[in-house]
Amino acid sequence: MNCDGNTKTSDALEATFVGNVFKIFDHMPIGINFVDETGRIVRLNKAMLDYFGLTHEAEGKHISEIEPTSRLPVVLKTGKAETAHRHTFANGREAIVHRIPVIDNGKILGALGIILFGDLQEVYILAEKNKLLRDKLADYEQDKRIYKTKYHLADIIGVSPESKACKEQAQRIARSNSNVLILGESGVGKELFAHAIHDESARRTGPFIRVNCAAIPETLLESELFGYEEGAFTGAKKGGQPGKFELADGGTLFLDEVGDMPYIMQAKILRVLQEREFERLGGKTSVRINVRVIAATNADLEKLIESGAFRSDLFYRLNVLSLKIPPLRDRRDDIPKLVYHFLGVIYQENGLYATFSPECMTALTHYEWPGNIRELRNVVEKTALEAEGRVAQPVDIPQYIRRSIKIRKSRTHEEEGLVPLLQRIEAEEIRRAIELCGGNKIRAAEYLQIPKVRLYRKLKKFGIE
Ligand SMILES: Nc1ncnc2c1ncn2[C@@H]1O[C@H](COP(=O)(O)OP(=O)(O)OP(=O)(O)O)[C@@H](O)[C@H]1O
Repeated sequence: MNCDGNTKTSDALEATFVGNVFKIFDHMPIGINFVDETGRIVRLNKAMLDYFGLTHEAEGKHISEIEPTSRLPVVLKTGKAETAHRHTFANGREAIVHRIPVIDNGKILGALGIILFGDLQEVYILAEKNKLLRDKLADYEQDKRIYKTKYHLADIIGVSPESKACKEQAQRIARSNSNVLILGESGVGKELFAHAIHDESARRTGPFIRVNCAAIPETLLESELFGYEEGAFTGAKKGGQPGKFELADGGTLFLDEVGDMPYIMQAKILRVLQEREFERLGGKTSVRINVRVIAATNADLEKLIESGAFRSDLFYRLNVLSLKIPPLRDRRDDIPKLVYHFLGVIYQENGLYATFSPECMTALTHYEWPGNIRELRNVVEKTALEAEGRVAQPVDIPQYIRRSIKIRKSRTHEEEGLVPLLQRIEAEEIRRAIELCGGNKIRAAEYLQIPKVRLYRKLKKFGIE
């Protein structure tokens, strides 16, 4: 009796539980159909009734009576779930469905039919939306990579008073919003400073767009800078294209090699700097922008103005703030620090490890560096390669540099006589080699490519200490 009574209670509880689950089914936005182990429909939720235009009267009937294409009878036999299958119903509608057997203790109790997407079109739309989002994200990531600064002020190596002054000046410039002109020889680090100024400024979260005015053909420069509308010229992209000024909106436009800007384009740039607006090529409406311009050049703009190649009004517009970066030969204290920095970079990039002897470093500080820091990096790399894991010596430095370190007063044999002239040159070379090698005679002999004993003999002969 007790036992029977308990069973009844638990059956009643189960029925309540199942009833509640069915109620939950009714609130779900996907069609759900539950059949028992014989294929008889136990429950159709509201979404399923709506999908097929049925009423609860269909419950109790065999699934194949209601939907002849149903594979639930198959799933009841195999006990294997079929998930995310494409299915065409008798009414011609295509859907993505799940067919899930309900198994307890190895016994098949029934099966669930679930319509995941009632219309295949929905899936295509969703996939398309997903693709659009992914493309947008990829574009955004790429833009972020392209349009952000690569260098920060801390990346600029410089311990000399001249370099420190430049960095302080760059920080002051960054606090203002005016246009900037950066001057200096080729390879002194003008672009590095342009990045750093943007990065230190209030515009740092905006784009940093670089245009190399010397690298873009004159015919393309206008569309590159100002963009164009669809149909502006043959080959113009559908929908048009924004120019660099538009891309830099809210940020900084870096006009590198501005001295090479064609004269006709200078007037157009001047107008944008004055009006803060322009029209795209083939466009009729004005585009308003908020851009800070940083320009840089290694040309002597004042000379270009004199010769009529550069507009003075543009020069004054750009030169509101200016930064002059001294050549490397005027800040030789930076050389050892830069050499160590580049040795580190070269090791990271190529796994090439090298150290430089003090003599080698001294030799490098004696050179004039017409190509400045770009040339220095190149020479450090060549020297490190030449030394091949040894401590690099002056002899490993490229020959063109070793040669040009010579400072020799040129006199002729007519003035001096051939033998004294040759002896003087020889003595000067030996002195220079010893100086370059920090007084180390063995290294100086190696540098001069003569045996050690021969060097000692010559030192005695010329009275060199
Ligand atoms: N102070 C520095 N610290 C570290 N690297 C530097 C420094 N200055 C310049 N460089 C490096 O030297 C190279 C040349 O620098 P950058 O391109 O900024 O010079 P530039 O003056 O703009 O040259 P150009 O006039 O030819 O355009 C770059 O590889 C840059 O990273």
